[in-house]
Formats: sequence, C-alpha cells, structure tokens
Amino acid sequence: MAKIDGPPVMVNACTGKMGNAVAEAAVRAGLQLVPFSFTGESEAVAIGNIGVSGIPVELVPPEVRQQALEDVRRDYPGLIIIDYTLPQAVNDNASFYSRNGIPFVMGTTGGDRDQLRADVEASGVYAVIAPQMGKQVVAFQATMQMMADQFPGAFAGYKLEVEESHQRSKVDTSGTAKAIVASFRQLGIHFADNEIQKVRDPMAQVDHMHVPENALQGHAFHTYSLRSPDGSVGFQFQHNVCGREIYAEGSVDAVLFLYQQIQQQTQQRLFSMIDVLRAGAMR
Ligand SMILES: NC(=O)C1=CN([C@@H]2O[C@H](COP(=O)(O)OP(=O)(O)OC[C@H]3O[C@@H](n4cnc5c(N)ncnc54)[C@H](OP(=O)(O)O)[C@@H]3O)[C@@H](O)[C@H]2O)C=CC1
Ligand SMILES: O=C(O)C1=N[C@H](C(=O)O)C[C@H](O)C1
Repeated sequence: MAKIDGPPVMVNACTGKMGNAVAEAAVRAGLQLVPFSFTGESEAVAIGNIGVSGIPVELVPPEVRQQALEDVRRDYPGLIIIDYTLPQAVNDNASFYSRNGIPFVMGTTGGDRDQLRADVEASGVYAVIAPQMGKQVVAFQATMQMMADQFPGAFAGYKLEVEESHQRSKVDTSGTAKAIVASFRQLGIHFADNEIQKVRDPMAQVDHMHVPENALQGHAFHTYSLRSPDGSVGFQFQHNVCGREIYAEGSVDAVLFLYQQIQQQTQQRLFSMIDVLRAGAMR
C-alpha cells in the first residue's frame, strides 16, 4: 500500500477488538502505524508484542507509558493517537494525552463525558471525541440532533423504549444510544439513560434482536420505539451494524481530518464526528 500524506498513528490498545480493527484500517489506508501500543493489565504484555497486518507492535503497560510516549514522540514527530480502550480508562488516558500535548481521536465510550470534554478543551490539544465513528450512523445521530434543535418538544408526552444489543464483552451502555436519547429528551420525552435496555445475552440477541449468529462477537443493534400517549401513533428507528469495519474506517477519517486541522492551525480544536461528517471528510 502506497503511503499517503498523513501522520504516524499510534493505536491504544491494539490488544482490543476495536484497537486491532482500527490499526489494520490505518495500515490499509497507507498511514504509518507506530509499532507501540498502550495496554491495561493484560497478560498479553508478557508476550511482548503482537502482530498487526504483519507489523510487530510492542505492548506498553501503564507504569512505563510516560517514558514510552517520550520515545515515540521523538521517533514519530507529528503523531496522532487513536484510543479504543475501556470506559474506566477514558478520562485518565485523555488527560495523559492532553498533558503531553499529543492530538488524539477518542473512540472509547463511557467515563465522565462532561469532564472529558472540559479537560480536553482546557488543554488546547486537538482532538476528535465521539461515541460513534460509523459514517451512516453518525449521519443518523446528526439528523436526530437537527430534528431536536429544529422542533424541541415535538414528541412531548410520547413513551420511548430503547434496546441496544452488543457482544457480551461490552461493559457499558452504548454511548451512541445515550447520544440519541439526549436528542429525544430535547424532543420532549422524559427518559433517563438508565432506562436504556442493554441486551448482552446471546440467546436473546439471536431470538429477539435477530442478530446473525456469526455477528455475536461483534455487533451493534439499536431499536428506538416511540408511542403516542393514547397509543394511536408509533415510530421506530433502527440501526443494525455487524462487525466493526465502519467504525475502523471512520476512525481513519477522523485522523486525516484532525491532521488537516492541525496543519491549518484552526481555532476550533475539539471536534465531534458530526463535525468531521459536516466537513465532508468521511469517505
Ligand atoms: N466510537 C465508536 O465508533 C466505537 C467505540 N467503541 C468503544 O471502544 C471501546 C473498546 O471496545 P472493544 O475494543 O470492543 O473492547 P475490548 O475489551 O476488546 O478492548 C479494550 C482494550 O483496552 C485495553 N485497556 C484497558 N485499560 C487500558 C488502559 N488503561 N490503557 C490502555 N489500554 C487499556 C485492554 O487491554 P487489557 O486487556 O490489557 O486491559 C483491551 O485490549 C469501548 O468503549 C467501546 O464502546 C467500540 C466500537 C465503536
Ligand atoms: O462497544 C461497541 O462495540 C460499540 N460501542 C459504541 C457505543 O457504545 O455506542 C459504538 C457501537 O455501538 C459499537
């Protein structure tokens, strides 16, 4: 694959399902993959390195990440980090990248999102933060946000039910579902994030959500059902994704977008994927 005009990319954590998928997508796109990756407490560290598209990537445990980042920054000037770790790491990792002045794309969900944005904004580092990187799902998310901005309260009194099904290993409630629910609240519906129904049982996923068996290890099936107070009017919105490719490709788009913003030294430094989509920067 020919190299393209883009930054070196460090992916944390290549040991994870999304990290691995996005590192492969970065290599496919012709970006230089930094051969180091932060990881958590995993036993994989004992192995030393893992292969991503034939590239040996050295695993870096948390206790040596500062020194490792300094070495990486020296050897890969202009690098951008992509973070797909876990909700318990998201705030600390973002603060760490910000403190070190390294621009980043944060795909990891959960944690304290207001704190996350406030910390990054205060640091002045360039970043894209989004719970959803898939182009078409981002377009749906943006559409719901525009409807809410244009017609606040239009669904007042309606009842909402939200079901989201993901692979059993997913620890948190979908960040995408929470973002969509925020628009429904603006549309007048009383609904708390903890009312979102998480489906993690494979039997229910196949029987009730109609997830193909070969997607049990990687899927995101979301259904939002609305009903009017007297039950006479119903709406249903659904987005069903099998696999992880659309998020991996979207993450590469986010990196290339951020690279452009850095080169142009834009005043705005913190972006969402809706900003990336609006800029026409998603392939
Ligand atoms: N924005 C988007 O479009 C999408 C977002 N996601 C989000 O991405 C995140 C990851 O999902 P997924 O890949 O399925 O999860 P996985 O459990 O497969 O991977 C998570 C990885 O994070 C590593 N990790 C944990 N703590 C740290 C830390 N402190 N520093 C560095 N690495 C760490 C783990 O390594 P170890 O085992 O060593 O702890 C593990 O390899 C989730 O928040 C998910 O919601 C997923 C898909 C799309
Ligand atoms: O963990 C996942 O898999 C996904 N997480 C994101 C979320 O929490 O919304 C995006 C997508 O649903 C896949």
